[in-house]
Amino acid sequence: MQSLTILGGGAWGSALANLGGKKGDRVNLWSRSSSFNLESVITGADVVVSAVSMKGVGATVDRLLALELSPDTIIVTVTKGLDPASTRTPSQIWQNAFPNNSIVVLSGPNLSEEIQQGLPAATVAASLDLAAAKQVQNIYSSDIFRVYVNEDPLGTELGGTLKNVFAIAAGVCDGLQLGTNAKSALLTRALPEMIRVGVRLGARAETFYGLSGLGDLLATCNSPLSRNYRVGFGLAEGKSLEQILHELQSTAEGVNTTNVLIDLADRREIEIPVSRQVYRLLNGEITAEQAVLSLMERTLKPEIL
Ligand SMILES: NC(=O)c1ccc[n+]([C@@H]2O[C@H](COP(=O)([O-])OP(=O)(O)OC[C@H]3O[C@@H](n4cnc5c(N)ncnc54)[C@H](OP(=O)(O)O)[C@@H]3O)[C@@H](O)[C@H]2O)c1
Ligand SMILES: O=P(O)(O)OC[C@H](O)CO
Repeated sequence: MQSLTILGGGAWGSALANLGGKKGDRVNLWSRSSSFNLESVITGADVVVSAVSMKGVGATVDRLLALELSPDTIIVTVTKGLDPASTRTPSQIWQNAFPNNSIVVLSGPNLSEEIQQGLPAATVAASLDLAAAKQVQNIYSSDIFRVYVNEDPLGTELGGTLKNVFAIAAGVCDGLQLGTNAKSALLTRALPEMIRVGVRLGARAETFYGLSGLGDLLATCNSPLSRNYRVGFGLAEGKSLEQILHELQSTAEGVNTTNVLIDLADRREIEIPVSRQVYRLLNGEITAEQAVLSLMERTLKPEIL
């Protein structure tokens, strides 16, 4: 029996706590409002899963740094976001803070509401330490959750993070009722945009064709269960971003990710035309219709994949 501690009792943390308990492992779910203290559930944990949203990663890292976390504890991060100050990914932040611990990224097409209903899903446990990834694979694999492993944590993490920008665009596409052809074009062009960014940041291109890239792109861009999709849909309906986020009452990481991505792409001169229109829309510079028109009127070019 293994001891598993989940940090963050939001939608995904709660689902991961349920999934983690399927094999009889000891599972502790901790959040800021927990009555028990963090130290009691960190001590002796084989695996600690960080399921907080991007804005909580820094504070959670600091909390753990103040405690004695064993170097044998595997840290799993499931956050799909980018840090606005440093543009780093959550796994990079965790690895920097805990250089002696194995860091595993768990990411894939995993809409928490479907998983909470017991519907089947698959995901990827990725780490530079393959043994640690396999340990997480064994803990989480069940008859409703199939876990693959790979050794590209950055690519795995960036797939799940960047697809949120395109989920906003997909919500716009559906909200404006642009049709199946437009949606297909959007998703197909999104993938090379994700790969272009990922490869420049050091990820492997092929990772983006897997569950954590294309898989999560398809799931999130086609489901009203996705909060990022709902942001785009609401914008197409003419709602303000403030109103949409208020109604959502939950995390839509794509909003922050888009802003950080533009900052990063500007500094590194990476071409990200779809993301740029999402940025302009989120920041009130253009309407949803103008965003679509801008993409259609771009300079004609070969289809570069
Ligand atoms: N929901 C999904 O389907 C899903 C699937 C895969 C990955 N993810 C990713 O998982 C992450 C969490 O998503 P979620 O759906 O669970 O979001 P959520 O329901 O909105 O919950 C957010 C979580 O982050 C915690 N948090 C926020 N600010 C914090 C801070 N300053 N310090 C400590 N904790 C803080 C919250 O703690 P409190 O409860 O104490 O406020 C809560 O546990 C996101 O990056 C998301 O992209 C989500
Ligand atoms: O609700 P979203 O848009 O944060 O998407 C949830 C997951 O990332 C889907 O894999």
